[in-house]
Amino acid sequence: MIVVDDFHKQYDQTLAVHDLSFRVEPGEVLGLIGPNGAGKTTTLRSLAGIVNPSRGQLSVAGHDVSREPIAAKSQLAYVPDDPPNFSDLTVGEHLAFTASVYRVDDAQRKANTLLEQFELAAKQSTPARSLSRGMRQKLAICCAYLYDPAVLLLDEPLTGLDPHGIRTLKRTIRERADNGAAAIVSSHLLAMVEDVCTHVLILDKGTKQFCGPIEDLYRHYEREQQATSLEDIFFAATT
Ligand SMILES: Nc1ncnc2c1ncn2[C@@H]1O[C@H](COP(=O)(O)OP(=O)(O)OP(=O)(O)O)[C@@H](O)[C@H]1O
Repeated sequence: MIVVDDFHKQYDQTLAVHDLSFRVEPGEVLGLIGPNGAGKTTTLRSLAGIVNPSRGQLSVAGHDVSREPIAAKSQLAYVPDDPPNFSDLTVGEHLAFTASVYRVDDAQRKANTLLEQFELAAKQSTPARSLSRGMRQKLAICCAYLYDPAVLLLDEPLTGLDPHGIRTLKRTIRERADNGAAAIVSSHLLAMVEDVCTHVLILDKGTKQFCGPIEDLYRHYEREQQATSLEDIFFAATT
């Protein structure tokens, strides 16, 4: 489960996120949407323990990210929008390294299954520097999935993926949530949010505009603003 309580992040002169609280329960996929600069990546990076909050508590699978960073990080996978790979390590070595860090049982079988799913099996021995942008994205997702994290934090995960990769990613996010993971998916692709997410959080200028089940989002904005599509709701909710 993910809990964010009274989270603020100030970078020098910029208040990136203001007074943000929400929860994501196991089985839920939260779509994090908002204009450029709304504070989405800041929120994900803070949950991943990369950015220190200026105020508030963030916890992952029962572990406070600031006070118990190792316990929290062992339960989460964060895939940034431009995942850094180790350019000299091959695809297979990335998975072997991840498996050793997270002490994954039966790692070779799991890695092979993931590489098949994401059409990377033929690239086992290819160094990351020779992969395409989309292949590097797929590799980062395979590494994230390898240790079956309780919490998935995905920032613009469809970037660079081909239609097969997009379909596989959408299906596997839903499957992992059905198996008890809590996920946050940040994206500007509203159709993907509609396809995958059970809940939506709309941020605008660092402030929460809405957070709740997607059905409630539609009901609320249709009643209040006559907005019926997620695109119309996005424009009604953000300025
Ligand atoms: N390291 C940093 N130092 C200073 N300001 C930052 C830093 N990172 C982000 N910001 C600022 O914080 C605000 C929120 O940025 P953030 O990257 O979280 O937005 P975002 O919603 O992910 O945007 P996008 O959709 O463009 O990826 C922006 O005003 C940004 O300029």
